[in-house]
Amino acid sequence: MKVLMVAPEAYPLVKVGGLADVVGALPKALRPLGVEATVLLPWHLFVKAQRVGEVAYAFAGQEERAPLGERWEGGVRFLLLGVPGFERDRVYGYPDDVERYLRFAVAAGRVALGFDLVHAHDWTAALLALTAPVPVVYTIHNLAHQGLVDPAPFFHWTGLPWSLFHMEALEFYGQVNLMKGGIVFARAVTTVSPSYAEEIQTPEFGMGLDGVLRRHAGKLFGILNGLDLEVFDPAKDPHLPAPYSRGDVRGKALAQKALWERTGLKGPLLAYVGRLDGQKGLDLILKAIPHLRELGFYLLVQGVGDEGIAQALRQAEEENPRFVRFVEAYDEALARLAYAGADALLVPSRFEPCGLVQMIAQRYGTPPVARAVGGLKDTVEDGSTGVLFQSYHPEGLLYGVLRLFRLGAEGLGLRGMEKDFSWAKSAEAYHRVYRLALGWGG
Ligand SMILES: Nc1ncnc2c1ncn2[C@@H]1O[C@H](COP(=O)(O)OP(=O)(O)O[C@H]2O[C@H](CO)[C@@H](O)[C@H](O)[C@H]2O)[C@@H](O)[C@H]1O
Repeated sequence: MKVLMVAPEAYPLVKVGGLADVVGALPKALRPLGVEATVLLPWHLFVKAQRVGEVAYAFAGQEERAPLGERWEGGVRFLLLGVPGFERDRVYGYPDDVERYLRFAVAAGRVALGFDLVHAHDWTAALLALTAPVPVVYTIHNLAHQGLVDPAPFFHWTGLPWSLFHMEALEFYGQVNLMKGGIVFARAVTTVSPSYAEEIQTPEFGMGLDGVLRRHAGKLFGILNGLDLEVFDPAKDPHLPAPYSRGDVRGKALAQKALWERTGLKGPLLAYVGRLDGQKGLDLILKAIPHLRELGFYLLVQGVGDEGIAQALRQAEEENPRFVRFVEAYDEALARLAYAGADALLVPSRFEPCGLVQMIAQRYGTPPVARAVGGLKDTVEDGSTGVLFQSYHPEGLLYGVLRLFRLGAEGLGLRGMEKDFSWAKSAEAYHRVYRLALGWGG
């Protein structure tokens, strides 16, 4: 089975967050099942690849051509599509994002010829559910980003008929909603944890699309993300001062020391690693700081993203110079040191489709204190490998932290290291969904 995975980011070529980890790892996990998956990404200037051809497509009524690049990484074939709009530094965050990614998706439809199936990831690739020449499986990684665009430019750019502009198709409160198109038109829809698959069918988590999701529930599947165990392995991680494993955790103490030196903090150290986004519950962390400090905790926050959140974190560091460190950087090495060297990882998300950081931390022997939502609920064993708290309130988080240390953070961390976060089972589930979408039975 030949699958074209279309996504905006994939590790190790382009990474902003967890989507990249998933798109980078899933092709490797599918290979033993006889699925040959190629990953198609926009060709950002910073990605080096070999030019292997050209793709012709129509956009806004004009014939255009884009160079096609190829690169192999870890046995996975990556194709890079050089449509205009990607010769910039950042991956997202430009006013013309919708236009750039629509052009990418239109051209991607041409690349899909010759594959059995397209697996499209998130709103940036959702258009393929309508335009790909082969069946499409669509994965929702985060319902918070839906890709909204005015109908006039949308139908002009894509050449699709206006007859699609109605409530059961693309229309969403007067605009075109690309995520909705993905859900309605894909043969099968998946999301990244069983709990999130349930939650998004409710008004609380459905972000306006819960009704659509309920109508299409028959083709909606929740498949838990895995971890690339080769990439995230404390026994082989080049970013750590010394390797360690469950049988010999001496290297973990060295990672702790290195983390303290690097940040100027001490233990007990609580860490947050991830994008700065309203989704992630950083407001709870900020409000809890005075209490955490009183209780003798140190806090490291590492991440980039929303300027308002960054500002508040800068201020918190200024007010608590000895207790709070805010590292505003995308830094793989420091992130690994935090997963290994912190006493606990905080994941107080408002909602969380799956979440990888809590899995990585457990694999590195650091217990998470996480909110009981979405994939966090599915991957943290409350009271055994970490702590889950319910209430979206600073007190909920504080209570979780205190409970973790009462239970014994170290012991829970060790138990977390035993958990199986491999992709094997989930890859099988994707394989079943692919076969279903293709009508291959079974
Ligand atoms: N400043 C920084 N420095 C270094 N590394 C950093 C970093 N900021 C983030 N990362 C890395 O980015 C990844 C974050 O992945 P998550 O899945 O936890 O969240 P994200 O919200 O990005 O993903 C979305 O998509 C994924 C994939 O489906 C879902 O799991 C998740 O719930 C959904 O919100 C981790 O590998 C983390 O180490």
